[in-house]
Amino acid sequence: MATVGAALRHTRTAEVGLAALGVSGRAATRPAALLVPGDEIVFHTKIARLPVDLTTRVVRADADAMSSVLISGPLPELRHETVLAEVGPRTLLTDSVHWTTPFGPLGRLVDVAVVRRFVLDVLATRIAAVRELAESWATRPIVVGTAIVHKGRLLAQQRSYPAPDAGRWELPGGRVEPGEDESAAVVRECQEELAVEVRPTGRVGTDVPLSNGMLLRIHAAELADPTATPKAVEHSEVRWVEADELAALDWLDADRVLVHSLRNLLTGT
Ligand SMILES: Nc1nc2c([nH]c(=O)n2[C@H]2C[C@H](O)[C@@H](COP(=O)(O)OP(=O)(O)OP(=O)(O)O)O2)c(=O)[nH]1
Repeated sequence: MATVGAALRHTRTAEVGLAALGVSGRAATRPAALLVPGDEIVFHTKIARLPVDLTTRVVRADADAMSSVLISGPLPELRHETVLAEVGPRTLLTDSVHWTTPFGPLGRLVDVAVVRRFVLDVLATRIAAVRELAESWATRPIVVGTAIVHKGRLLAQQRSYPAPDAGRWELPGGRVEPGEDESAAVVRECQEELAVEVRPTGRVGTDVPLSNGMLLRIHAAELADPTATPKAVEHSEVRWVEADELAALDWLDADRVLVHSLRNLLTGT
């Protein structure tokens, strides 16, 4: 589900997935990246030969839901929410689109006759793009990152190497070894990097595809001994960070798109 969630957030889903229907979309923020709340996407299309331009803003991008709202366009209102659920080994994706026509009763007829069909086609094309991306990522090696929460703060660690990443912040973790359970990898990496024992408590945010061909997946954890003090064994520094300080840290690029999820973890929202 976290991999499907990542595919849903990828700008390619908006850009390439819809091109087949004559809809061109462009994320106004960063190309080829995972969207975060606040990002805007500009769409250009034609409905019944009339050009339609609209801009939406992402308001949620979590492991179990993604949603966006209209901020400019020819409609008074447009909201789109996608909810994900695990159903056995599969991920069920449910889209809801709500819009208000600007043309009164006549507009509602056009909605039923034309727009509804168009929206269903757009959703089907988008789901196919999400499936293709998610399937291409599903076999990647996993890097676990650990969101250790203690007294309402998150532990971040500062890298000392390689040179381009030195001084930037990340979560404790590393590659899952062949045959190793992800939770076991979380416990092992925290022991190696921080010399403390942690207890995994769940998952955080969507996966993040890394430029090195791996997939970053975040697990939440707590200190097994609440009085233990994590040490920077391999890093320059470890720091307990408050929710309000998260955005100001110079995170690795992959972690930056998870900051809103880490913040939600700390604030319990
Ligand atoms: N541990 C960790 N790795 C991350 C994060 N974000 C991120 O892009 N990465 C990348 C950096 C590395 O390319 C890879 C982690 O693999 P790793 O920890 O086994 O490897 P490393 O580069 O530190 O090298 P090494 O320990 O093998 O010397 O994932 C993060 O928050 N935590």
